[in-house]
Amino acid sequence: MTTPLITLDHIHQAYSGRTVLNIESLAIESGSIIGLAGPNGSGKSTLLRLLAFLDSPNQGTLSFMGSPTSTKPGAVHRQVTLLVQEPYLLKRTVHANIAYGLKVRGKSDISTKVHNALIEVGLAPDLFMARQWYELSGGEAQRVALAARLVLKPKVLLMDEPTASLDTQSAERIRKAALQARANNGTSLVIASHDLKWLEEVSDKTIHLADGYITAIK
Ligand SMILES: Nc1ncnc2c1ncn2[C@@H]1O[C@H](COP(=O)(O)OP(=O)(O)OP(=O)(O)O)[C@@H](O)[C@H]1O
Repeated sequence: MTTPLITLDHIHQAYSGRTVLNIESLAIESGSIIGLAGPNGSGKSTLLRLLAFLDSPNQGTLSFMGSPTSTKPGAVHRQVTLLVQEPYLLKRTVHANIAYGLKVRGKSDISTKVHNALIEVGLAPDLFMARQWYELSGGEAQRVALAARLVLKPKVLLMDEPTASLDTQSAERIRKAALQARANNGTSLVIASHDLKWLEEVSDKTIHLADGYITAIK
């Protein structure tokens, strides 16, 4: 049996003594697309922050590729990226935003990669490449932020409400981009969403959370 990409063992998160996440055991397989569903405050974002290494577990063990995340160097952290609900863009053009991570990593063919990443998220490169960050709608800005992450081909892409400000057609584009990232780069995805229909269409499995507990995996 292969080692799961991520395992959670007796994870307990609390804020000011109040339990917000309590997961006895969970394994996320490499190359899977996992949905996170649940009402407001059920712990979806808390779980994503743990998976993104932004928070450490108060109790329990979170393991990445077989060893506890507490022992992982920065290089491992960089394989995991989180797209938050209201992503931050650099106060520069769309091109500069998507090119940034590629430049930091010393990649070549940057313009071609930026062009392809825009197509992947359904934004016409000719129209959007040179736009400034303030010339974008909320949904467009979110897709630029997604393109900036997809272009880096992360091992794990975590997304918090990626379709919240998108119309049906754009949400469908995001679904295709997620599937394409897995097919082309082996990216594993964990996606939190209130749009259960969309979530079930994109995910292999959907984890249902309520008050910090897993109530169902379907
Ligand atoms: N920094 C914090 N300090 C105190 N409580 C927090 C903090 N962050 C989250 N919480 C609480 O933890 C619980 C879980 O929040 P979380 O953001 O994980 O829920 P969620 O399922 O993502 O909700 P939503 O669907 O509204 O985004 C909530 O009760 C929230 O109030």
